[in-house]
Amino acid sequence: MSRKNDPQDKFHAVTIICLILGLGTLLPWNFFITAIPYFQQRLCSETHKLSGNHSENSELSDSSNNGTTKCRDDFNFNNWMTLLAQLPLLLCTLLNSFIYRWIPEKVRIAGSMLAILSLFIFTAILVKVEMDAQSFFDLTMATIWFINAFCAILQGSLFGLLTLFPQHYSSMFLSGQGMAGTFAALAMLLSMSSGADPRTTALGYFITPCVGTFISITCYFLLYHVDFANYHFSKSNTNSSKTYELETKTELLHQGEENGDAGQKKAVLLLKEAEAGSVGEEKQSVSLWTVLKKIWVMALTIVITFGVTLSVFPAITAKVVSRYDHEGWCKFFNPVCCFLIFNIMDWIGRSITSKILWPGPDCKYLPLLTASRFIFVPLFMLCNIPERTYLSTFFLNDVWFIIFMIFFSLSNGYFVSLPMCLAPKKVLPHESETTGALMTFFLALGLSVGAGLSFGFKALL
Ligand SMILES: Nc1nc2c(ncn2[C@@H]2O[C@H](CO)[C@@H](O)[C@H]2O)c(=O)[nH]1
Repeated sequence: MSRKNDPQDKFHAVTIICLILGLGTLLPWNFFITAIPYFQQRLCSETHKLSGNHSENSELSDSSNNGTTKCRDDFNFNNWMTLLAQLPLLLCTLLNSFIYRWIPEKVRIAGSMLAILSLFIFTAILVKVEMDAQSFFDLTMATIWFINAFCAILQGSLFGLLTLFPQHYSSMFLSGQGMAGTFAALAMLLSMSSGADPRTTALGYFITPCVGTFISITCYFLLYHVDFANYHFSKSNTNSSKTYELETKTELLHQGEENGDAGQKKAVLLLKEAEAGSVGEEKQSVSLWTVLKKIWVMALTIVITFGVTLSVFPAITAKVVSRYDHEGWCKFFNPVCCFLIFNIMDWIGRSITSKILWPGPDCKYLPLLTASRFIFVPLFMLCNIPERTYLSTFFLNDVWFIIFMIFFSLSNGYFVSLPMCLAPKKVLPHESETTGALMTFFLALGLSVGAGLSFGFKALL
């Protein structure tokens, strides 16, 4: 709650920094998934070269074969990439919840960003290095593993840091995460339409996230020079003092006033709980179990949402091709209809939560509501995927894929952001940092569950 004498967020500097930091955390994942055609073509052409059958075909997309590779996907690239990106995210999010006590936040955040920058530079250099397909696959997978591991530490640490600011700033961070994919898709489209040779195009594409990560590092250090941010950091350092207690209690009462009768009852209960918890303690201890009991509906919602999304995106959706033979449309079909649409609608979905938070924090049916998104799994599996064994194509027309993608991504963005915004509303102020950490863990769990499921759905195709 802001008071008259609190410093203001001048020129929305902290808002913009949160947006850019959010963008920075998801650049690795988005730049790698959007470049799936480049990796697949490269694995394909390196295999051809080894068998003496090389043709200099386009690597960011191959228009001569309807935008997809004619080589069989022996490496199962999409699925491995999804899994090896999300598994370290889960493991390192867990790791971060232990190491945050011993490694200072500045070291974790700046260190991870520098490591991400170095790995992006390495990926850009790799574009120009010739090697056999197996070595290229191994090196790419190792890069994906490490870049996402650092990304997890970065994300966990930033979510923790943002809980010290009002909720609006967490929404901005989530919006920034949503923007990262759009940024990657636009970078891909720009480099593809530059007309340069395929290797130079890929190089230009991978240099973009290097610049993006560099800007994020600069923004992070700038945060410590903004009065508004420093005020909130210092407030958290004195949160065991009387000032904090008073402020907390006043805030609870205001919550009660704003929410009417039921809100007041809740505020009184919360007040009692806060008082009981603070007696004789320097810093209030927080029980994971107590917090989990309060936020389990939100946690389950985020696991289901990401579980469904990652089970088909991008492993299956990146395989859908246009039914038409028009060269230009085929080349741009997947980057536009899969990645650009997903990311724009995902971002819109996330941003809606800054205006509407429906259904509210007390709705128990939120997990069921988001589980209904499972319908998108068979719908995408029945779209125009040339490489399939068991199923046949039912939704041949490109329009079907576009319609499914719009609703799939809009609902993903909304049901990701909604529980992340509602969870802190269900706990006491001193429990919000633990809530942030727990929700980040469940977010990563959902992503890993989805990545695991994608192998099953791919096998069913
Ligand atoms: N918050 C968050 N979302 C992610 C991460 N990796 C993938 N996603 C989301 O997964 C979906 C598919 O890319 C998008 O909504 C992404 O924002 C991550 O590390 N953190």
